[in-house]
Amino acid sequence: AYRRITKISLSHIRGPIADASLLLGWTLNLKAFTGNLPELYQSDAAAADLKWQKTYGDVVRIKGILGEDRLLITDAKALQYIYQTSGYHWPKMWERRELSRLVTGPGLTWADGDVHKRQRKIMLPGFGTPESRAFLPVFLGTANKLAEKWKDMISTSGTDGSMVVNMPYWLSRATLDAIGEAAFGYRFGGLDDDKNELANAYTTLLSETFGSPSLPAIFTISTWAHLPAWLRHLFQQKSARLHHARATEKIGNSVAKSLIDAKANALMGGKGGKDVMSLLGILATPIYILLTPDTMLHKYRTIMLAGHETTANTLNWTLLELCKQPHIQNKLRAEIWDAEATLRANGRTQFEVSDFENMPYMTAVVKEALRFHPALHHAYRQAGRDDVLPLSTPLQASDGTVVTELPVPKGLKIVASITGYNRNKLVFGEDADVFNPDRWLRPSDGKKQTVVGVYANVLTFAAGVRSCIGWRFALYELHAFIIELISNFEFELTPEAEHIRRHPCLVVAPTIEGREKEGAQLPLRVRIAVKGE
Ligand code: HEM
Repeated sequence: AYRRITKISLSHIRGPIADASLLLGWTLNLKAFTGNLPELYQSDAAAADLKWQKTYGDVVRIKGILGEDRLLITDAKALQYIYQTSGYHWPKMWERRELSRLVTGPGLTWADGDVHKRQRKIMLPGFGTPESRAFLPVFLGTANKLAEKWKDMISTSGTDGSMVVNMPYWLSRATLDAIGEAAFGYRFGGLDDDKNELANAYTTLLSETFGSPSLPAIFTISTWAHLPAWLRHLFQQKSARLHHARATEKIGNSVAKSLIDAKANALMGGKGGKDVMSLLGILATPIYILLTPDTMLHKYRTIMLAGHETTANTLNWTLLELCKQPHIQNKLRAEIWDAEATLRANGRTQFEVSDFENMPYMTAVVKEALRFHPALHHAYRQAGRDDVLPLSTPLQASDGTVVTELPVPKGLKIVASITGYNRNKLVFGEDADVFNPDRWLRPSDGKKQTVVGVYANVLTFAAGVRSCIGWRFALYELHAFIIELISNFEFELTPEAEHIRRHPCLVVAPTIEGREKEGAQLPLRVRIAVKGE
């Protein structure tokens, strides 16, 4: 109570009103204890963010647990300060780290401070530009395998040269195979075997564990930082909602363990591969001896999950947008076919990263998909000290004053809205709410911008010391899949695809309205594209 009364106040910052009545008739109103969090977590991904941003501006005060103030931030300068300037002074929110620990173990996405610095330093050399470029053939190969699979399916059970395909099922398996080969030199076999245990476990992991949290779940997750560790672990072991996460942890650990053993043996025998883990050589150096076996397991599980669900969902949303606007799809296909013809004319068979320079429309589509549909819509941080946030746009406070920079108290929890920033009109223009790849082809207006994100100034891969280490990887993988899929197929909306929900479940997955329990669903009609010579 003393801390609450004496800390820097945010009461003048405007925001939505939360239901504050403690009782509903004779029953306790849980909503009053969870403030605006239900709307934030239960609506379509970022729907609340965009609504509040429109009404209150780029810094919005929302209510968290038991009336505590939090901020939802989409302001470029404030985000740049939090992500880049402050380094480790804005650590991840503890309760969200605990959630990522549940699905990947205490790996890089969980770690903070010095532990994070150490872990990241070990991993980074495997994810540089030359290393990532070298994996393009792996990504093209996996995408081609998926294309061949779909062609077989269409020829055996399609009608009229087409069939309806559930995108998330296949894209998740294909990106899992791609990350397996590139990061570990191992074929998971997700595309070959529909009974693949790991691929099947991942299929509904995120939607079952994180999708549509109930009010008691929101309350528990937001307060478990205050529980003693034994009670928290007991809850996590017993919770029915976490059953799938526990089962996947077992499968993930056993797959990761066999990969590590095989890799360590190969490296010790002088047979390193070209995958990230071989490049890092951790398993053949004294560092490995210093790391506990568990630390290696968590590194593997982090890459396995972070490296495939994100890319798969970005592809899901890209294909949906290309179906909604067929003229974009056709223009993209024409560019790809032209580039393929040039490749053949030069006596080559496979694209290299340098060829992408001659495919500006494809790069524009990738940038726009990353901007419009970030695979993660929120990031959660907490002020490690009393601080002052700089602002790009002055804020109109509720007492009529104008705020040009914002003092905030230590411990303040913030939601960095990745979607909100990516739709910020000051950064991306008045048409920021429209999916339009052409924006990336317009000449620059010469205005100096506050640069926040690591790529194209979108926040999709986060920024600063905690930015995505796999962003170059993801970029080349996205290009590879788009080339193979758009070159070989035409994609069309199905009646069910008209009712797709942006389902928040750690990542943003497509689900069909009212059928969220079935997990990620995006049925699109896939037709073999016929090239006119
Ligand atoms: C389109 C694809 C991807 C998107 C949108 C994406 C997005 C992100 C974001 C937003 C973060 C920061 C999360 C936070 O602050 O809580 C992150 C972190 C991370 N990503 Fe990615 N990612 C993608 C692909 C990948 C790939 C392919 C890999 C690995 C091969 C990867 C590995 C990681 C790791 C290990 C971290 C933790 C970094 C750290 O905390 O230092 N990601 N990613």
